[in-house]
Amino acid sequence: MHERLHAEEAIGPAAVSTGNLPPPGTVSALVREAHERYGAVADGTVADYIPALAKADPAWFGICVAGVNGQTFAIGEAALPFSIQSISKPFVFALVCEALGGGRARAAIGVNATGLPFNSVMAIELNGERTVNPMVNAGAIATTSLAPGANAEERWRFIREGLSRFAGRELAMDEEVYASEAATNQRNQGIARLLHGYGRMYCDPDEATDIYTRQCAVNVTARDLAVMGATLADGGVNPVTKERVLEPERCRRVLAVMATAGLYEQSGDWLYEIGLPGKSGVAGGIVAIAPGKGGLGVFSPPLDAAGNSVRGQLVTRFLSERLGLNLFASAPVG
Ligand SMILES: NC(=O)CC[C@H](N)C(=O)O
Repeated sequence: MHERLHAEEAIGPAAVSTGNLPPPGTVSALVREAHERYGAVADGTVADYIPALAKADPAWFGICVAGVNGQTFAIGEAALPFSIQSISKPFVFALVCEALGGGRARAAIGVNATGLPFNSVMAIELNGERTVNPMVNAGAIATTSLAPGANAEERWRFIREGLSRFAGRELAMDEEVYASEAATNQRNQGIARLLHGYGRMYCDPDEATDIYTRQCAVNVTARDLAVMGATLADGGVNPVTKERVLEPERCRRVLAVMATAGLYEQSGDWLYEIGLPGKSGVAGGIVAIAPGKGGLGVFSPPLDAAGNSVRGQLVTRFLSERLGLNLFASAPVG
């Protein structure tokens, strides 16, 4: 984890966790304060293993909080599109659980931490379950291979339309990012074929990798991420469109998997610092969910060594603390 997060920097009084977000004036002041406070942090590097991502401006910085009442609070580049990357993983897992039933999805994929980087091949070899969990590439490609549909086109439509329901607007793929990753993702192709060999791939492995690459190239904004997160916070109802996207009992399972493995080998550090289910993506997005309260989306491309947005983590920790979101921060009884 980034050393700034290790240094238990004072970030002001921690709010006591209550049933709601604080009043709108407080939330917007804290979102502004977070943007000012961390805007100058220059640590981290923009991902370049997907060549198209290297074009990102390290200065881009957007934050959005969305409450379960549908109110949003945004600042900076919160409307700038970027590819969702791994943040698609929990949402696609949610859609597949909804289509197949959570029990089947769990049995087919697994829900334990690997403790290893997101693209680890060792994790497949070391664990009897092979796929281990849907937040790392192996489990995520297997999850995508479970998407219902008679062919690749139908499976892709299922995923794109499902992600769009979480965001509450029609999402589209970034063709350049897709082409760039498709030309350079031999490692993911290898992972899918390895899983195929272990009987943990549920459609053609190359097809699954291609659809997974498409889902990672779907463009979102920090605001979209906040609304997608708020949908999970709201028991599966999109608080803006009011559409039920997911059943509540699946929602809590998806949040549990995010808490376990959403930040890969740094998921323990994240939970220790921030106390919320979250998910990162290599384009610089981070989503965090405060169940019953709302979702938080941050966009800032420079990443730490594990591939997690540096400013994204700092902002989430600050807002979790000051908005009283940490799930483990209960007030004393009596
Ligand atoms: N951590 C990520 O966001 C990785 C997603 C990326 N599409 C990959 O498979 O490498």
